[in-house]
Amino acid sequence: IEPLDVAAIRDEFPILEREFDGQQVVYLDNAATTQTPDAVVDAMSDYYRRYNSNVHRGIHHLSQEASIAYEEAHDRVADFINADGREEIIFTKNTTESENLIAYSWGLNELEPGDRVVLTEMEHHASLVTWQQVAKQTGADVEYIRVDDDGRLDMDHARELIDDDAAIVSAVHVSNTLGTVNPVSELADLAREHGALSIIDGAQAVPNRPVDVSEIGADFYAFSGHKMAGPTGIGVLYGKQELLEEMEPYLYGGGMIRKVTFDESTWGDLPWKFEPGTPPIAEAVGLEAAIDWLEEIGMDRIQAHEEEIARYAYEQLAAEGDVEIYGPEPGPDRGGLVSFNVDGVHAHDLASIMNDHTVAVRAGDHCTQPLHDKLGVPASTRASFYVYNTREEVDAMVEALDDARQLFS
Ligand SMILES: Cc1ncc(COP(=O)(O)O)c(CNc2co[nH]c2=O)c1O
Repeated sequence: IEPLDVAAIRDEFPILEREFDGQQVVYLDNAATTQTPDAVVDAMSDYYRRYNSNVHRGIHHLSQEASIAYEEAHDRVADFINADGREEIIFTKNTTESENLIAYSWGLNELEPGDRVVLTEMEHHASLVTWQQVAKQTGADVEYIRVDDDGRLDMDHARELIDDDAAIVSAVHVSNTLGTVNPVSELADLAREHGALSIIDGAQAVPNRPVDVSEIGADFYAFSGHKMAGPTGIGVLYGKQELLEEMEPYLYGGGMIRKVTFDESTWGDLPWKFEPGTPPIAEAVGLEAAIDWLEEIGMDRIQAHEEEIARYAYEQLAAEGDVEIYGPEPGPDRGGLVSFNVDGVHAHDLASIMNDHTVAVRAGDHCTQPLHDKLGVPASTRASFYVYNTREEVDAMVEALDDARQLFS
């Protein structure tokens, strides 16, 4: 696979030129959010400057242009993840809202006492807390597929939990804490075999590798624009059309209706049934521009670059001798991030020292508190990579470790 021209890519991100205390920023917090290339910013500015209007096909040129752009952004997303069409693509605010849409529209209506909600121990709070609360409200039980010491899912345990009592299987595609790449097709197959719904949280996968939802076969797949070089304020819920047709909306208003009388209302076609009110129009334009930008580079090349940088970071950190790294060894089972702790140094102190060196990493629980409890640590430091990161930036991170040791350990 042809390596990325990282220098040329970096030229499209002015933010990467920023300096603090005379040091150029080293941005290694991409699992929290990625930076936004000029092409995306320009596309959104162009929208606001030239064809800003409300959608749903108002009777004037600007509304027609905005409506077409908004609707066709759904087509572009469907094409990007190989969904059947725009009817299977719902724009939400983010991955969290996508998970909540399924919970409110399907979970609260369909789950019954005794049903089993199968999650994994590495779930992000966006799915873990959501399904935990839905289970409480419906009397369903939550069970968690165990994570092994090497950060992989215990698939024997998965096969044990996903039986005919399982109603839902919700799993993260790539863990935003461990970097683990989960066997989502296998999980979707297991769910289907036992009549359970499958939901995949793809927030750390769609930006970073080729994703084909038809090949994965899950019923739902969720991700966010801001983690894939796109804008904040827009997320995607992919759902199989036959399921979405059956589901009742849980947010009501204009744009999602077909007919309204004083006595009752009927709902519009997919995906509009789940998109009430004025939608994130500029964000949809930005998301489409981000997809164009990513595909211009190539998702397989992006995956290869991230895996190479993550491998390098893993090896440099492991060589330090006092660093505990969480998750699988570098390779096909690890995405483009490394979470770790340095003996005797709290993650927050480490991140603070990193910041003194203008290295931006994330310290905390990464919205996976139960997983950190299981790991036996209150927090971890996470370096997460994207298309514009380099080995030299990993070196800058590793060099900052000595300051932290001298100060804190
Ligand atoms: C795997 C995963 N699932 C869900 C979410 C939620 O996405 P949102 O709804 O767009 O916020 C995130 C965001 N992860 C992180 C956001 O900040 N630090 C993170 O690790 C994530 O990494």
